[in-house]
Amino acid sequence: MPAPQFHPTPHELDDLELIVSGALGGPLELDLPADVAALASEAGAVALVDPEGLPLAEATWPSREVTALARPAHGPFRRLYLTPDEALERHPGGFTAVLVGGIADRPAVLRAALAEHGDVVAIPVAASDPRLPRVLAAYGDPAVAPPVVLDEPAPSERGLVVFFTGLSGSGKSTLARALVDLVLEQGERTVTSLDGDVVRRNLSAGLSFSKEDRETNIRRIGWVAAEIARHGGVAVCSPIAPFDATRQDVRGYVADAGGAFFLVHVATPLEECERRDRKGMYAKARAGEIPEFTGISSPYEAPRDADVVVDTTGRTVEDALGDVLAGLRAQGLLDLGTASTTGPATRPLRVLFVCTANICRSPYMELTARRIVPDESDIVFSSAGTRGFDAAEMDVEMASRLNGGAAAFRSRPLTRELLEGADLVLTAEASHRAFILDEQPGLFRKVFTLGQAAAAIGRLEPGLPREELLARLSQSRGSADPALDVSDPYRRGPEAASEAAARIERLLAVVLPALARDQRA
Ligand SMILES: Nc1ncnc2c1ncn2[C@@H]1O[C@H](COP(=O)(O)OS(=O)(=O)O)[C@@H](OP(=O)(O)O)[C@H]1O
Ligand SMILES: Nc1ncnc2c1ncn2[C@@H]1O[C@H](COP(=O)(O)OP(=O)(O)O)[C@@H](O)[C@H]1O
Repeated sequence: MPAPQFHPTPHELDDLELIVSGALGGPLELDLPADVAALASEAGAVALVDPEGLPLAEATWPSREVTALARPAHGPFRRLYLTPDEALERHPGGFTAVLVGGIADRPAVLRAALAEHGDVVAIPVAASDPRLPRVLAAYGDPAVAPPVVLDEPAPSERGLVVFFTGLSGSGKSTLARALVDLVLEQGERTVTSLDGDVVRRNLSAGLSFSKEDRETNIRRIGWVAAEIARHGGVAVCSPIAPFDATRQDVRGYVADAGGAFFLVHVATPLEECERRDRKGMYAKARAGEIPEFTGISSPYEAPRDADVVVDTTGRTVEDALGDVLAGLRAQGLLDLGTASTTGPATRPLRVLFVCTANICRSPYMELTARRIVPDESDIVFSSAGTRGFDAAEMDVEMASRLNGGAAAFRSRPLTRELLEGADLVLTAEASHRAFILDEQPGLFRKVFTLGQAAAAIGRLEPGLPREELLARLSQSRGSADPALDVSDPYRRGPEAASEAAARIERLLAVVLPALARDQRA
């Protein structure tokens, strides 16, 4: 029964080296996975091999007494790793010990030490290790080099893995490709795409969609991504990656390589992915023609550790990508500048208010709305009247209920161009809406009475992104209830004016926060 092979962790390898060199006594602290431990018990020993597979030692099992087979031969500055005997023999006049245990970038620390001291010996023990006095005693209590504080790499030099996970058709590849394009356009980082589909055609060719093969697939992607991060590159991965444990493994690989891991859950619901069904695969999966299809007959474990969660339903690619870019920027990992805010998706929303003469209600709406959302890069407001005069002043009664702005206001008649240039048209009465739709029935998706819009928005869950809110609003259209109208206060005295003003303010208080971008959840 041959001893099973085991690859110790870097820390276990350090301990092994200290024991073999005589700096520490045995036994070796070693954790074996249950299956290897069982084999080791049967064989009475375990073979400890280096990362390349070279057997370094054999440890009796379970007593963990070590017999050396070979000394570690590779690694930068290997020549500085001396046993106590070698160190005393080579440096009879004394030497400087550099404690490299627990140090991620050993070459950098040793390079710095060599620049300071000529006679360096590397000892694989951590400065914080309680066994340190014993180890140093074995080396004859040498001078110990003070710890070197290495500069953190600038964020722009630190490797980065952006990992998109989500159902098939959720939008992973589309968002990943858009992100890669932005990085290429900026030209400051190298970037590598590891798309689920593409990887399965090369790196993972031949793998199935069983749980095991999916795990293998994701670990391969993670391994390559971590190597890219090790060299300061950006890797953008977009497999389904349905299992939490495998995603955690990838996070670990990237951390070990000194990179940052940024997880994006593309949380588009199954219904929407299935509705898109770009490749007809959901239909086949439902028909039982594709076994183990994620979301249908194979599980998807939603991450709880995502840095960004983005549902692409009803949103443009630019807009959804904006969430990812904002997250990357907020964590200081990647700043792609304003690239995302210059696209057409983020131009301001144009809202047009309409009443009859454009002197009472719609100007009141326009000027009040501007007070509630003053940011013109967010929403631009205007107004017009179905029978509006050109350049009349605002009604005095209504104007007196505003805090300024009315003096400069001039009325204008509603035109086809004004309607077409608006993203959303909000009218005072159902009759105004009917007037517009009689002329231009094609505009039914964006013309509502203010009361109708407020009622519809009140029925939606709060915090919807603007695009989705508008999409849902256009679906909830129907005839506008005249009971929700803001009736005309013109020449009906101060009470009617106050009532109209109050009603407009109440309705705008429902509609505008839901439309404003910075109100988004
Ligand atoms: N059984 C089954 N389940 C899920 N997906 C399937 C399956 N069979 C084929 N496909 C197609 O393969 C793409 C997903 O591959 P991934 O490598 O990303 O999947 S995984 O991460 O290994 O789970 C995925 O492509 P995308 O739509 O680009 O995600 C599917 O179209
Ligand atoms: N905001 C959005 N972001 C990403 N994709 C979107 C968005 N809106 C619609 N889509 C569409 O959804 C589909 C997503 O497909 P794909 O990116 O290949 O998904 P996956 O890689 O997750 O399988 C594409 O047809 C894409 O055009």
